[in-house]
Amino acid sequence: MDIQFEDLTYEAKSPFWRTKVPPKTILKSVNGRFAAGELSCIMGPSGAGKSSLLNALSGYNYKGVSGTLKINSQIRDEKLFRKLSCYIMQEDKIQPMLTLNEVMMFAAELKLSNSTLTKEKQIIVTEIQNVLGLSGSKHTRTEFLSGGQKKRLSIALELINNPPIIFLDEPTSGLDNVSSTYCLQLLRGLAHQGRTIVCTIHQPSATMFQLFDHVYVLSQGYCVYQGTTNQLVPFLSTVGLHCPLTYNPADYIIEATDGEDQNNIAKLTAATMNGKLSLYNALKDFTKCPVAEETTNGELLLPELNGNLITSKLLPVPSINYTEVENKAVEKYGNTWCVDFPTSGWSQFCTLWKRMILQMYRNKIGLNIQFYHHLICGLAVGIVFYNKANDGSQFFNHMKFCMGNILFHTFTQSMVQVLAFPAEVKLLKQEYFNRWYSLRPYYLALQLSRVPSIIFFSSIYTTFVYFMSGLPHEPLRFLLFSIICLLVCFAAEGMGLFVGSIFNVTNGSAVGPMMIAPFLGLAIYGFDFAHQVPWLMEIIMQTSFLRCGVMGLVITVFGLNRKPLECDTGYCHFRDPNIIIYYLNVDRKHPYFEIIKLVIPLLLFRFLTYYALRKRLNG
Ligand SMILES: Nc1ncnc2c1ncn2[C@@H]1O[C@H](COP(=O)(O)OP(=O)(O)OP(=O)(O)O)[C@@H](O)[C@H]1O
Repeated sequence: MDIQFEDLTYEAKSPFWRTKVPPKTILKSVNGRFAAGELSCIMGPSGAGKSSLLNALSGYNYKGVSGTLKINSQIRDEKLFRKLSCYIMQEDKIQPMLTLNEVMMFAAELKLSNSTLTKEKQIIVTEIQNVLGLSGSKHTRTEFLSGGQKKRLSIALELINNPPIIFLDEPTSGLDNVSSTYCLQLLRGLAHQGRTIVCTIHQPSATMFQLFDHVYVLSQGYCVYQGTTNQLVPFLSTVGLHCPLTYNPADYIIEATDGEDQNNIAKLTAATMNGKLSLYNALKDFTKCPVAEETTNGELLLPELNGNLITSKLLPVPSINYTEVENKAVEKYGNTWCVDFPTSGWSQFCTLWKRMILQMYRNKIGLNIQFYHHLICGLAVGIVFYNKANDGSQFFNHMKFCMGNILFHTFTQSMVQVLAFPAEVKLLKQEYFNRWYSLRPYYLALQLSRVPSIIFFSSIYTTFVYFMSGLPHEPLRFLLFSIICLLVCFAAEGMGLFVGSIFNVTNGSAVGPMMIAPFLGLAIYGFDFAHQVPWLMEIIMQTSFLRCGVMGLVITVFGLNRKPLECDTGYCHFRDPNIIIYYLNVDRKHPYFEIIKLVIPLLLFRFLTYYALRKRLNG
């Protein structure tokens, strides 16, 4: 499939709060074509607009992009194009806590249709591992893979559904020369099977440069060269730029267009008509490729890596007629859900849920930290309030006890998500963009996968504090106490997810506690003048899930026909639990009512998180 673009302009607008900063034009009416069966490279000086061009071509960024994008000379349908292409980002975003083979099998579950048997999926995965030289590390956890292996794994994951178009942003960044060359040789081999592969590279070495079939050079948002590598030097000579024989042509053109002198850029842009002209050899002669060749028995011969010559059967080449696919898809499905994803929403949910549970189970350090955190805090709070629950002279301690429990759950659950979720969002962004799954199954799996651990850890804490504080051994009271704490956990988790879905870790760790502060203020407001609180304030106070939690605990601890407390000091004003209940103006309330009120923020934060994620993923 050939990719063409005409008059492509990208204008980056400043955020709305920086109105005085004018929009910046990064791509300036560039034109070009990347052909099927070729490894194409977008190169140029730093800041030339390479990533911006790749983002625009892949559809990763469409805001501020104008111009015409075509596939096989037809205006492209963005939804269909995304189904046929994949984008491998510069930073290797790979699921942690899983082995290489597991990551690939989960990807296969998501990317291959339900009708493909697991055995067949494993065969495909093994084949790709062989082709990419990854079979030796199939049981290695992804965190322990080398940079080059991670890069190859990123490519391997996208090859599972065999897309005909692959975009890669800086595939060699962070790799040494040998690994970079190997990676490009691999891409070249894959491209020569019929795929369209386009990558950006800042400044390739002479060896790497020769591996490209087609280069597209950008400078200051203009196209200064487009064509084959061996046509570059003769082309430069035509505009009076003579590359010395011993010089790497890639270095030469970058240096010639990197300075303040606009003359060279203007000359070259005019000579290429800003990308409208392309310098191609009449015949593409791939047989001269010294590195990744196809043998007569259909094997792909890759160069030696660490002394091992890797041979493998060729991956099947996708032969797709764009118009046919488009017509068939619309005819068959008529809606976007099926066109976009090879598996059903239910099977996406099951696979994602299994993957999340396995990752959670494998994260032993994380689980241990949470376990000991809940255990130690439960014991500590239990010791501080040891047997105080029955003491009628300890009113303030009773209040601190209820407040402390709610605060513990709020901070624990919200901050974990504020700190952990941004990294997950990055992974989600890559997988979602490459059409592995839709947001709904992911979101449902995300929510449900965390439920067992939250219930388990919260129960450890509440069991210790409840029984150590000396509260009555009544099943209903204990159950309500646990449920209220649990609902606060889920509401706080929702809040943490909401913050984590919008902000990065640095900003989120400031915003998280800032969001808790008003809820906390409303939670402790008016304890000593509960009957004089104005009605408007009473309504506002109900918006704090922390207050609902505290009041829920107060009613659970002192309500439900609690017997009078003990009093060793002769006179205890709050000996009768009904007086506490009346004093705090909750005598007409029931724990069930507070439970219902807690469900509202729990659902609201989840809805807001879903909406924030959708906004973020869809640009
Ligand atoms: N959203 C944006 N707002 C303002 N300027 C932007 C925005 N995106 C990119 N730019 C600017 O556009 C120019 C091109 O950016 P781009 O990332 O495409 O360059 P590049 O060629 O990939 O550079 P490098 O090789 O250093 O990664 C840079 O000067 C960059 O600062």
